[in-house]
Amino acid sequence: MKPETATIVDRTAPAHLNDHDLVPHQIVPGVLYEKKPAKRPDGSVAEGLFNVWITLDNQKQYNSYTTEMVKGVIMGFREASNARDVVSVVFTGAGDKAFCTGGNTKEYAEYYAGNPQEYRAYMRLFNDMVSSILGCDKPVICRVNGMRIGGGQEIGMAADFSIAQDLAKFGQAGPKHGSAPIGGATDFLPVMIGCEQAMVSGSLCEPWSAHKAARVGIIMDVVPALKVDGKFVANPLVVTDRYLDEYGRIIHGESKTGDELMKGKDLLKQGTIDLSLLDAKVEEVCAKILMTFPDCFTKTIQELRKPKLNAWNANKENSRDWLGLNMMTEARTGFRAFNEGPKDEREIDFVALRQALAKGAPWTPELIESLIPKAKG
Ligand SMILES: CC(C)(COP(=O)(O)OP(=O)(O)OC[C@H]1O[C@@H](n2cnc3c(N)ncnc32)[C@H](O)[C@@H]1OP(=O)(O)O)[C@@H](O)C(=O)NCCC(=O)NCCSC(=O)C1=CCCCC1=O
Repeated sequence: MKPETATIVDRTAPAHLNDHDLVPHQIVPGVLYEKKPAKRPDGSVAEGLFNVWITLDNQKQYNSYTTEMVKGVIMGFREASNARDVVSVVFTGAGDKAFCTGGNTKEYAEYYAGNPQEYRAYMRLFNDMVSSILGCDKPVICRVNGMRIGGGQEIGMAADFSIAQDLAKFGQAGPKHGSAPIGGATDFLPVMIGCEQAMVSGSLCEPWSAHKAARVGIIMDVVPALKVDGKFVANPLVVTDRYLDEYGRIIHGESKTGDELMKGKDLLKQGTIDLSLLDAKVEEVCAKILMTFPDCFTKTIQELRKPKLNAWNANKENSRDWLGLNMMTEARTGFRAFNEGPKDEREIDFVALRQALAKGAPWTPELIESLIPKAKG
């Protein structure tokens, strides 16, 4: 700070600062809260200013969030939102496999399945988590360190900016596992990418590459993460060197096929993952934010959040109720199937379910058991 500014600050700043926090200064296991020095675009440290990193840390379960972790995320965003010395919030996951794959399917299957009133109470917390991101008084940058699936995609899309390493995948899982992606995806996707592509991404559960997510507008940027022989290479599983196929259809970011895909998989095996370019890009955006007027920046993002926020606020209470009741039927079946089924068979027999319902069969425990894949032998 310049000496004359420091003198003015000494004279005018209150001697005692009120604490506006409602929460204890503690984040739960599974959610890390870390203050890192804010840096100017030239890399020099801006004394006394910080960026907060909120990290989902449940790597064994792909950083899926348990009920306790949801509480931790809410508290983390609240704390960062209130902190006077915090410029930006970086929301990320531990490791390089997943940012987050949504709600914890083990907890869903073993605690919430068949327990709608409990899941409804959980959904109050989940809704508050999404709202805490959309209402954060600091800009939120999602550092997409790996796949962003299901509720992970929803809390990621609630952030203001997303930057991904290019091996990350993006998409929904609900309609395959017994849920509807109404924890934000059905609200955010249409305003972010238009109704048609929102329909594709939200309902068909086919993950998109990071390159495709950047192309359609779900994320702001993408950086390579795979290093082969000491050099960064683009995700070798998707097309990144051509925009159109011979018929003029866009193929950039689409999955390779055949021999090309096999070669890509071989290359992937040879390499190691290095997230240094991701971190550099995240720092670059944080530094750009640092070099703005704080209130004007905040007002700008608050206005730009409104299309997402308005859709979210219009639907979140109904969504919560529907998801609670759905824990009696499809979620009860689908999440148990994912949790209990053999590794290679974690989805129910969708045709058998549709056939049973076409005959008017009720949702009995026997029906549910019969639909869940069992280990053979
Ligand atoms: C497609 C996957 C994300 C990744 O598949 P793959 O790369 O094949 O890895 P896996 O072997 O499946 O996973 C590695 C281990 O992580 C465990 N895992 C992964 N995701 C979760 C999770 N969400 N909860 C708990 N554990 C998880 C997995 O079991 C493996 O461990 P193991 O010990 O078994 O080897 C695939 O993993 C996948 O589809 N995951 C589940 C995604 C999902 O259904 N998420 C919940 C969606 S619903 C949701 O999030 C909601 C949010 C709020 C509103 C309501 C709602 O439904």
